[in-house]
Amino acid sequence: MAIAAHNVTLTLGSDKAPVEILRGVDLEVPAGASVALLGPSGSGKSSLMAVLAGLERANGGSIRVAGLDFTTMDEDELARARRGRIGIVLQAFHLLPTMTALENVAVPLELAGIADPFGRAAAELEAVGLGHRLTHYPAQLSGGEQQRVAIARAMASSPAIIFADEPTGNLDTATGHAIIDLIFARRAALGATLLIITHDPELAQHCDRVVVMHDGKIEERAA
Ligand SMILES: Nc1ncnc2c1ncn2[C@@H]1O[C@H](COP(=O)(O)OP(=O)(O)OP(=O)(O)O)[C@@H](O)[C@H]1O
Repeated sequence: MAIAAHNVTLTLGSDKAPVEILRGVDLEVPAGASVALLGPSGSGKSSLMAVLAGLERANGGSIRVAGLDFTTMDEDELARARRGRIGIVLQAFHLLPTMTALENVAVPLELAGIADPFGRAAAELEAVGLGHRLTHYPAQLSGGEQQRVAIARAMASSPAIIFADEPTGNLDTATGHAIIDLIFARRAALGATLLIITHDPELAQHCDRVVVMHDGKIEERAA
C-alpha cells in the first residue's frame, strides 16, 4: 500500500476549546492508484491530506506512507521523510517570489541532496511546458504558469506519491482543465500514486476511486 491509515484522529484548537477534525479515518491506497477526495467544506479533507503528506502530526491512529511509519515521527523526521518521496500541489501556488521559476524548482532538489538540481529542474519545467520561462519570476507568470511551476517543483524529485489540494481552485475553467491533464500526465510518467482533493465531480471520475469525507470521517463509493 502506498498509503495505509487506520483510525486516524486529529484534534486542533486550544485545550479549552478543542476541535475534533479527524474522527477515526481509515484509508488504504494501493501503489499507483488515483483517489479523488470529495466532501463538503469543513469536512476535514485538507486536514487529512496534511497528516497523510506528513505536514501535520496526527493525534492518534496509525499512518504508513511510502513504506514509512509516520505515526512515531516528530516534525523534523516527517520533513526528511517527505523529501524525494512526496510531492505536494496546493491551491495557492506557494512559489518564492524572489526566485525564478528555475530556482523555485531547483533549490528544493539541491536541499534534498539530489544530483544536478538545475539540470533536473530545467528538464521538469520543459516537461510542464515552461521551457521558455525558466528565468521568469512568479510575478511575471500567469496563474496557470505559476501552477505549472508548482507542479514541476512537486514532481521533479520523482516522488512515489503526489498530493494535490484543489489545484485548480485559483484558475479559470480552461486553464484548470489543462492543469488537471498535466497532473495526470506527469503522474502517469512517474507511475506515482495520486490523492487529489476536488469539488469537481467530473475530475473525480478520472480517478480510480472516489472517497467522500463527512464531518471528519470518510465513506467510499465506486468511481
Ligand atoms: N488550526 C485549527 N484549529 C481549529 N480548527 C481548525 C484548524 N484548522 C482547521 N480547523 C477546522 O477543521 C475543520 C476541517 O478543515 P479542513 O480545512 O480540513 O476542511 P476541508 O474539508 O478541507 O474544507 P474546504 O473544502 O473548505 O477546504 C474545519 O471546521 C476547520 O475550521
